[in-house]
Amino acid sequence: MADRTPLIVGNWKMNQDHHQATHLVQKLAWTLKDAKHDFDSVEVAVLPPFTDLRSVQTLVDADKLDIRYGAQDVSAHESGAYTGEISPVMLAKLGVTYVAIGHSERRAYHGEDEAVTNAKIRSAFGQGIVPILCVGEGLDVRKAGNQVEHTLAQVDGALDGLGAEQAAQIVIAYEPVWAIGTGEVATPEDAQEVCGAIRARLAELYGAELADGVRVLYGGSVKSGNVAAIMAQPDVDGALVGGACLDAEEFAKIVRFDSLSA
Ligand SMILES: O=C[C@H](O)COP(=O)(O)O
Repeated sequence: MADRTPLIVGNWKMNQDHHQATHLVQKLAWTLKDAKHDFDSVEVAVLPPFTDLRSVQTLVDADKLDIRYGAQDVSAHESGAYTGEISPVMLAKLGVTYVAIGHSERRAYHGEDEAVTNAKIRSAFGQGIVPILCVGEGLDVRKAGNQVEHTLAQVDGALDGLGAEQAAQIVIAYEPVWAIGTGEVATPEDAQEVCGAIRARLAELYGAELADGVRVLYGGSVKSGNVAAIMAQPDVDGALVGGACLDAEEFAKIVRFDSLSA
């Protein structure tokens, strides 16, 4: 098995203004420093709102923090008459490492489908930004037992036509919609079932070696109390954390899942 560095990502969603952003990142950095966190063994990233990115960049650069940061969305276009959108070129200038694409809240409130996620993934890669593709089923699909087919169709559509060089770098986050912000967490076995299926599909599309190196995350009500059991699954390489990442101490505990019991 490839040596996949675990990745814990905090998606702030529409929370924290740029002053609060600086405090939250500072507190996270201090808490992890106090705990002597080894950033090479577990990578840490935050996804603040667009309006916070410059402040976060300034802090990370000035204090030479090992924390990475990214955006929650990106335009499929580089520039032009797209009112309200944010270009991947602008994000690259802000030093972002990652961008979430196709989060279930973008799919639900902005009608994003596979054509859109595919275009946005290409847009991000075009500027050297690593997409975190978010996929996952709603409750109806889960109740019907079609979670794997549904999620793999989202993966297929998003990756359509993507070359191996780019596929090798992508991060995929499996987030069952029924577990997001609900307190309803998928069991570790639920997470493994779909994360394993995603890796198997990547192997079909790009070969086993490439698939073995891609990080597949789980998201949906991850907390310090459940992260260790989820991370113990063989195909889960990290977590995309919503609510719990707004508390620096709780998020730092999640980052340090190795020190918690499963
Ligand atoms: O992007 C994060 C996910 O939507 C999970 O959010 P949550 O941890 O609040 O359930």
